[in-house]
Amino acid sequence: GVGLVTATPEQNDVEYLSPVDIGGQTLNLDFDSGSSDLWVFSSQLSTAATTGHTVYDPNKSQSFALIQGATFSISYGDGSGAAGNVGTDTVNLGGATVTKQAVELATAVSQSFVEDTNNNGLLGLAFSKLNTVKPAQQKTFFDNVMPSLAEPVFTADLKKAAVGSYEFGRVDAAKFTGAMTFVPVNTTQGFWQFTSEKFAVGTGAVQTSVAGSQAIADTGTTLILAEPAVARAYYAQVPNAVNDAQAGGFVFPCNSNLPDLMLDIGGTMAKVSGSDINFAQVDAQNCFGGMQATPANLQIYGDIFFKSNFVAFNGGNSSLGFAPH
Ligand SMILES: CN(C)c1ccc(C(=O)NN)cc1
Repeated sequence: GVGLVTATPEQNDVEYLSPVDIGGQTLNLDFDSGSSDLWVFSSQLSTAATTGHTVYDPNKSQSFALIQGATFSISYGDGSGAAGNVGTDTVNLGGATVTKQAVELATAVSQSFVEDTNNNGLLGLAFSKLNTVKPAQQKTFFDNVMPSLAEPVFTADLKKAAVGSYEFGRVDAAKFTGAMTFVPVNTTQGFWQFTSEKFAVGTGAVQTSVAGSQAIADTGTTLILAEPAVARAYYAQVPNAVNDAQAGGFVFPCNSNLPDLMLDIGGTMAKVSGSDINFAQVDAQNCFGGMQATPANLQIYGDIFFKSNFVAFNGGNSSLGFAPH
């Protein structure tokens, strides 16, 4: 259908990349429901920064127009970031097209982006109020394309070590099982944010971590970053699991039989498969948990959550739908 693109995982499902046509040039971008800038590796970057990357060259696009004096500068939760100038061009993903989409051209990127050679930039899908362009804030691709869509939605169908998809304009019932639950989203901070205060470990009792605790649905974050109480209670059920500062969080024997994790999304429990919480090997015996404790007071449900749950983002009524897949 119109607006359907593949989502291909990198090694260890660290991030998912999708092909986007910008002014006739195809770049693989990281679709990020946790931020609101569409920025690309550009021909203005140093050779050191662009080696191994596909870059967007505005001079090779007939439809590019500079926005005089506009700049962007973005930093992410993991300390990475990018900055540069801004123009508009035609952006087409899987047939869904915006003719004058703000495209932010990086003139500087942090080392983690330089090293991530499969990544040619990010396509932000959070709310436009988080966009960093100055002096005039710009709209996200989703905001711009929404009026032309059959339904004001996009969906994320991310898979463990397999190609999934993002789709704009419809919720494909063939992509999930059972009923889809929709919950209202609190857009105050500009995220796809909802209350998530309850959890259960395996078939254990449902308990409250922190009354009123909030979480965001963030396709641009690899792991689930949950309340410390959730992480502690979960790994207490995993023999020989330890919180290893050197590894950067909870690790456990790779052959552990991991329990499922139940998290509430606006009051309805969603399941994260225990097998998805075995994220990556860190040494001969041990593996790193796909769910870790967040230091902040906002939980981040990243790609590990999406591997068990098909998610629909409804920009028409600011709601989030989820269902097992
Ligand atoms: C370094 N890279 C590829 C990143 C990509 C996305 C993010 C992020 O926090 N998105 N919500 C951080 C870093």
